Amino acid sequence: PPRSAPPATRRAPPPPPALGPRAVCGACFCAAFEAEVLHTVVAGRLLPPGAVVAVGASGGKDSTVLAHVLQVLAPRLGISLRLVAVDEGIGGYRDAALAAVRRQAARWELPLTVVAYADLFGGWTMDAVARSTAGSGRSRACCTFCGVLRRRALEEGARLVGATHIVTGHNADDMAETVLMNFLRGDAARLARGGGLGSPGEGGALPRCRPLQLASQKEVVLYAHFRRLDYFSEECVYAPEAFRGHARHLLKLLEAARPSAVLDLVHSAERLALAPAARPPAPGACALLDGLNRGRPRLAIGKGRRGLDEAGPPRDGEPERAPAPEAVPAF
Ligand SMILES: Nc1ncnc2c1ncn2[C@@H]1O[C@H](COP(=O)(O)OP(=O)(O)OP(=O)(O)O)[C@@H](O)[C@H]1O
Repeated sequence: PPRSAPPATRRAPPPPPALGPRAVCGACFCAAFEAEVLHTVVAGRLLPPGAVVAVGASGGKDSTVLAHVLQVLAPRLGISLRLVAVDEGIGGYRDAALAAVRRQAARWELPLTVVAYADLFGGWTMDAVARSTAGSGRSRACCTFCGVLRRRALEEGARLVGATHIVTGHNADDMAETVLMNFLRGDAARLARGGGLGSPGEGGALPRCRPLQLASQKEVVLYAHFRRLDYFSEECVYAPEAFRGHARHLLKLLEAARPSAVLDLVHSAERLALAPAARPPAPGACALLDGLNRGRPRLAIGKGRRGLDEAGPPRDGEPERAPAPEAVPAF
């Protein structure tokens, strides 16, 4: 005879509810968040006392939170802050974001400097780059160009204001997406450079760090919410084209299966190290601008494509050349 189901009391008990984070009020959450950032900065020796720190201010939530937290911590760290915003020349996006940065600077009484691609890069704006890389409309390559040029622009802006260090608002989710993207593209150069909380300033560049790199996106949003921070929350008009969107989607799936996936990826990148000789150079701003000025913008990006150097792109029949070594500090 079929065996009857065991009585309910004999069934294996359901697994205990996962031990979630301790519930805390908004004030305690913010205090804990600030303490964690302080710990990241002090333990990592990211910003020494006396540092003049240029905060890359995009108007978005991460850099808004970063600037605010660093302002709270500045007396304890013994640092002073300058906001540096880059105007990439993206119609319908950057002007509104810059307006948010201006409001922040006024509210927090922090000096703000705005540097523009058009002034730094011979008239090139991101909209012009997008037209050039795609022929018409928007292009997937846009974000690659923008990332390299922005890094250069931030360096220029930071030097302009006499900064000794640069900080950006990248959070743990941003970093995990970047690690995934670099793996998926087999981009050993960026994988090798991407780990750690920042770079000490190779090749004469200013030291850079990401004090929010161990904070999740959710924590950043919560902090902004509890501190009632005013930030610009729209996505860049070129973002829907970017490969990053796929990495973000994949990361969400991974996180659903393994909640620690984001921080695991961040820590994986920290532990990754390639021998210096195995590091292919990443394209720098000069190589990208050279490609744009020659009307061959895609040459300087991408693995396996023909690189640019002083002698110009390879001609038919010539062997493939690696991209030119960076003429600017490592990005
Ligand atoms: N236009 C800009 N000017 C100055 N710094 C910038 C600019 N865009 C980005 N950054 C810096 O790089 C970090 C990461 O860039 P990302 O593209 O994720 O910025 P975002 O999404 O526009 O804004 P945020 O990251 O501040 O929420 C920012 O947190 C900021 O510190």
